[in-house]
Amino acid sequence: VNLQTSVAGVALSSYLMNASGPKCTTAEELNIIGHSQAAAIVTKSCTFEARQGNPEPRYRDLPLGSIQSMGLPNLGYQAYLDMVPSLKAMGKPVVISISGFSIAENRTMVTAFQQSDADLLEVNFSCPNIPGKPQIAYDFEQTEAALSQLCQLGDKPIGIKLAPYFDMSHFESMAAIIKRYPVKFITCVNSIGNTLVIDPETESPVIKPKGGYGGLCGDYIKPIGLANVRAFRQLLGDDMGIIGVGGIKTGSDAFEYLLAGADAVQIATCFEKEGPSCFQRIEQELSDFMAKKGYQQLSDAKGKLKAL
Ligand SMILES: O=C(O)c1[nH]c(=O)[nH]c(=O)c1Cl
Repeated sequence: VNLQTSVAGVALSSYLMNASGPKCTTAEELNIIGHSQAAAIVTKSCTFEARQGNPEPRYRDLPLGSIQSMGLPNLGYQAYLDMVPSLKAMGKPVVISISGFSIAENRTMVTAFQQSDADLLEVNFSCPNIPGKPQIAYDFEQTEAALSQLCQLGDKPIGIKLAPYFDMSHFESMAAIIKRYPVKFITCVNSIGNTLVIDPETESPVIKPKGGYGGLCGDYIKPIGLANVRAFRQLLGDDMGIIGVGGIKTGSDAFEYLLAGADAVQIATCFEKEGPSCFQRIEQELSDFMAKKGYQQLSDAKGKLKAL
């Protein structure tokens, strides 16, 4: 089955890529992604200065996913700016994730990457793990203020990484804001923020930062990712790039996101646990799954979730 697709006019050789977050912080890690079957290279969200991140333990594997409060550990945006040529040399699109602590920082970083050879800029509005920093995506005024400053800084497509929403009115409010700015794609969803996993033996949380509150990832959040992709596809129409993420670890998971309307998908927790072979495996499973149903290309099923 032909799994070629595009997001905001950038052609992708297949439907799957890594998600910003796991195993995409260093040049070595990004090199592994570049040499895998992943259709693009997506970098760890970068900040103005390099960061160590939150105190450990800050990541814990769970039976159906993980909980983490990494705290944006990264090399600083200049390091990723310097890496772009070597990442591009691997022959696939480069997606830079940007997560500034202010509109001014985001403006500086977006402007810098607009002048680089990067292909897509994914501005992260939804990191839940910085103590004292609310998620931009849950503050509609802040979201609007940020978009008014970040979308016209160059001709490279700007996308936003959104937190999961859980209320129809929030989908509608966000869609109305997004429609007012030249946002070319959205990535749904980031982890479910501020969840709590308790170890009854130690009678304590399983991660240290923020008293144990962290982002929930993996199988647990697939129904939320699907709902967000579906809602924004219906509200924003077919021209908006939509990247689905959340709990994809098999070809049929990826197919579910296709039915919900995703143009492409990102893999985080499964990549963290399985490694780069997951891209080829899931891609093959998706192709086989679609072939069995008689589909020949992604558009045969995209957004075609049937009503019961
Ligand atoms: O703690 C993190 O680094 C982190 N963790 C997440 O679950 N989502 C994010 O966007 C980020 Cl930036």
